[in-house]
Amino acid sequence: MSQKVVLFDMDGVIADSWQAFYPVFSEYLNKTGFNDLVSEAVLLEMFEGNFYQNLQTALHPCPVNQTNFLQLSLALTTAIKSCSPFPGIKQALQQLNHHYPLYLITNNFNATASVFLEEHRLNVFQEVLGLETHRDKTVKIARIQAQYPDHSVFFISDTLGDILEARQTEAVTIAISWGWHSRQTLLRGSPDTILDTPDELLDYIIHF
Ligand SMILES: O=C(O)COP(=O)(O)O
Repeated sequence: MSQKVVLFDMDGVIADSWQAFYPVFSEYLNKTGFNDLVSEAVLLEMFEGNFYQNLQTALHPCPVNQTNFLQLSLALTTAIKSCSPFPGIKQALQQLNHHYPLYLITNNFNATASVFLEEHRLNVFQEVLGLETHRDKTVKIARIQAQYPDHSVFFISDTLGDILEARQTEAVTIAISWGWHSRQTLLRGSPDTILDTPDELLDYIIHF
């Protein structure tokens, strides 16, 4: 078995969290006076590129309000408690964890990710690289790649923006179809593969 390291996105891949993310984010936008951005389609479109860059552009010229941002982090951390892992993903993570180092690379806050992982006893990641680490997943993937120069690096996500950022690295980019973006949207990023179930994901990585 060749050496591999596997990097997971959280929201939409592990956590079934859109139903928590959307109302919390809508409230944040309402509070900041950007009610016109409150739409599932608009928010999902922001994930077609770098979410935070797109958000900043949409909010321009208003800078992101730090107090509201802190409230956002607290609200997301509370909301994630009502979210479950997608069926089969916990078992796939546990299997992969027997063979490879796993990392969580998320646009969510570290605290939100930690609460979700603890709540579901997902003690499988070497490290969580959240929003506080960097707002660009290219940088976070490259950082792990540098730590494992002889390994094949796999990155798994459900959004086009993530796939495009991962394509700027050496990582094998795996899109999964059970998350926030449709298969059609994900294919625009030319991922190395697109998979439909956690079992397929397990199989793909083990036999790569
Ligand atoms: O899929 C996404 O881009 C959002 O997921 P993340 O918050 O875990 O990064």
